[in-house]
Amino acid sequence: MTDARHSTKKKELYRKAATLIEALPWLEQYAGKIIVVKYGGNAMLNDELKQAFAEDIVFLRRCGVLPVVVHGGGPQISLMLKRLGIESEFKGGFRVTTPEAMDVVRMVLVGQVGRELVGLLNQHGNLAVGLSGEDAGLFRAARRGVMVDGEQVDLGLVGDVVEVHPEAVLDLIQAGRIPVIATVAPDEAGDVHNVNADTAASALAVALGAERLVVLTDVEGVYADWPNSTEIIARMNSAEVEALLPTLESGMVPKMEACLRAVQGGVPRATVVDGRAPHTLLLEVFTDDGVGTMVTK
Ligand SMILES: Nc1ncnc2c1ncn2[C@@H]1O[C@H](COP(=O)(O)OP(=O)(O)O)[C@@H](O)[C@H]1O
Ligand SMILES: CC(=O)N[C@@H](CCC(=O)OP(=O)(O)O)C(=O)O
Repeated sequence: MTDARHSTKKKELYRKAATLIEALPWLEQYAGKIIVVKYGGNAMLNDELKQAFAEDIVFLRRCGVLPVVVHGGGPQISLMLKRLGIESEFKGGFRVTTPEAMDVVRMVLVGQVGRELVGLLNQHGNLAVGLSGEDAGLFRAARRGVMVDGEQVDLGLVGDVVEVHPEAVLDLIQAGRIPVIATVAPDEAGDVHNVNADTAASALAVALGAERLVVLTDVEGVYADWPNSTEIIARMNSAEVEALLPTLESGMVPKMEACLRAVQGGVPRATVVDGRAPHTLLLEVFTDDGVGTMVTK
């Protein structure tokens, strides 16, 4: 090997070691702590990304962190509704959900997306167990509407989370497992509702006393002036989120509402990061320079 190549190789090895060492304080901080990771359907773009996500989650667990996965599946639901010829529309970032659409939402989230993620995670040591908001009474939903242009809009069978009974999730965590949660949930009468996955992840993070909520999506973070500019807001406090909320559109509405509720409920940090690049989750958790938008109280 020439001297120049030897020196380049040495530098590369040093860089790798430096990255590992940079993780040390974060490993110490998060060992034994719960991190709720919301995996959005828009960040499940291809097999490579889904595989990298599974590796990151199992890596966290093997490092002694306690990850809990709450998954979405909006695009996957839309595709199935289209295939079945069922119309669906979004209002204020939420899917208007008829009883017919609700059957499809439940089938896709629980039976398709959840199963696929559990399968991918279990290629690395059989730690993952899937649940939905219906299992062991995890979530109780209550029908919600949404304000659009100052008017209250009915969304059909769309729920907000009004109660969380996290015992089954805690049992799994205690047993060393990785809970993977689909966000459909019954109301008091037992009628199953469609709960936005950001909303559910936030409620669960609060109930579990999580150290962090990390939301993986298909943008780099919250854009200050979306869609006119791609300048990300790196940090926000809850007052700033409250002020921004009425100006937000589409999927960012439930996402920022979820981050706000999480920090108001005692979760120290809620972060929105770009899930379109592999291993963003590990970089976010284990390096000094966070990525995306971080919300604190
Ligand atoms: N201010 C904003 N900053 C970033 N994205 C925004 C903003 N306002 C609206 N959006 C939209 O929100 C989307 C993310 O929400 P969503 O599509 O529900 O993703 P996910 O499936 O990950 O939950 C972005 O792709 C973008 O189109
Ligand atoms: C009420 C509502 O809108 N529910 C969402 C549930 C899935 C979800 O939240 O998926 P993402 O995280 O991929 O957006 C829906 O039907 O699309």
